[in-house]
Amino acid sequence: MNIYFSGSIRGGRQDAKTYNQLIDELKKFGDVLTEHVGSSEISSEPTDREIHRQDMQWLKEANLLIGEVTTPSHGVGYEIGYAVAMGKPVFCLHQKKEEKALSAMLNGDPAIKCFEYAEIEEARAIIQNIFTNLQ
Ligand SMILES: O=c1[nH]c(=O)n([C@H]2C[C@H](O)[C@@H](COP(=O)(O)O)O2)cc1CO
Repeated sequence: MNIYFSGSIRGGRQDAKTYNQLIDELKKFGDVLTEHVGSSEISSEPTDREIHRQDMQWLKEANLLIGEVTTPSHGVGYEIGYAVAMGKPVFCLHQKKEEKALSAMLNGDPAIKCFEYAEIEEARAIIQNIFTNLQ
C-alpha cells in the first residue's frame, strides 16, 4: 500500500508536529512516500522543478492520498485536485477551529472524504477506520 501524505510546507509549518504523528500512524498501514512532509527540516536542495517531478511520480505510484488540511497550502490543494482527477481515493483530516471553515472545494467534493478531529488520538482512530473500511 503506497500512501501519499499531503501537508503544508511553504503554506506554513505550524502543524508539522501533527503531520509527523499522523505519518507514524500511517506507516502501520503502508509505505508513506512523502515522509519528508512531517520532518522538522525540509531540504532546500532540490529545485522546485525537481520537487514537482518527484511528487507527481509519487502521486502516480500512490494507492491513495491522505491530507492534513488545517493549514491552507497551495501545494496541498494542487495535490488533492490532481489525485481526484487521477481517480485516487482522497481523505482529508482537519482540526476543529471556530475561526476557520474548511474550503468548500474540499468539503463540497463528494469524491473527497473529510474528517474533523480535535485530539491526535481522534485522528489516529480516523486513520485506522479509513484502512479498515478500504475495499
Ligand atoms: O519542498 C517541498 N516539497 C514537497 O514535497 N512539497 C509538496 C508536498 C506537500 O504536500 C505540499 C506542500 O505545498 P506548499 O509548500 O505549497 O505548502 O507540496 C512542497 C514543497 C515546497 O513547496
